Amino acid sequence: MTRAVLSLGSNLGDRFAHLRSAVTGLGAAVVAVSPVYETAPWGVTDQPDFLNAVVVVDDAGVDAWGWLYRARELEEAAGRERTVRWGPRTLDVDVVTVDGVRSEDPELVLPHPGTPDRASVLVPWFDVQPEAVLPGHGPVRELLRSVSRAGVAVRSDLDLRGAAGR
Ligand SMILES: Nc1ncnc2c1ncn2[C@@H]1O[C@H](COP(=O)(O)OP(=O)(O)OP(=O)(O)O)[C@@H](O)[C@H]1O
Ligand SMILES: Nc1nc2c(c(=O)[nH]1)N=C(CO)CN2
Repeated sequence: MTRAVLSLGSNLGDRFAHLRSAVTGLGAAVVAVSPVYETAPWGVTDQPDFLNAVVVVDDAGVDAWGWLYRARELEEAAGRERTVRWGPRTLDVDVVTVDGVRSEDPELVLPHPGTPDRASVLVPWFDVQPEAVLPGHGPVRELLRSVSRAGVAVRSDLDLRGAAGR
């Protein structure tokens, strides 16, 4: 079994539909789906707000690279074009962790290097796995103490759980 934590983000088009399409596409691999958050953009700040969520998945037949390929397929299905780094996108699926796997290959860095600084990942991840540990960095609970939650607001009107395959 490999268990992965995936971060979903969208700030173009029907943002919620894009997140929902990712959860539906992950199908029976979905173990847990976080609440949806409206988040102010980091990186390139002159772009629309994002919707972000975190999904925990497991599948005995999918290794770390397999999760990256699944992520890319989901992005492509949502019509994502790779343009500006940290720029707007219909759907971004990042592989945050896969079990305790560490990788420094630029095509697949694990854990995802942005994670410790991103409230848009840590906040929803903590919601679904309050005891989670980011390999090499420590408990998510602790990491959350050093990031600002400004601009991160739960969207309780949006619920992705119904999109999961089980
Ligand atoms: N853990 C990972 N998850 C997803 N993509 C990764 C990961 N590690 C490396 N990459 C690589 O990052 C490249 C760029 O990805 P992407 O365009 O989504 O970056 P970004 O979303 O703008 O920035 P960031 O990765 O900091 O969120 C991809 O080609 C992908 O192979
Ligand atoms: N709040 C927020 N900001 C971002 C996000 C994201 O998912 N959420 N993704 C980006 C692309 O890498 C750039 N900036």
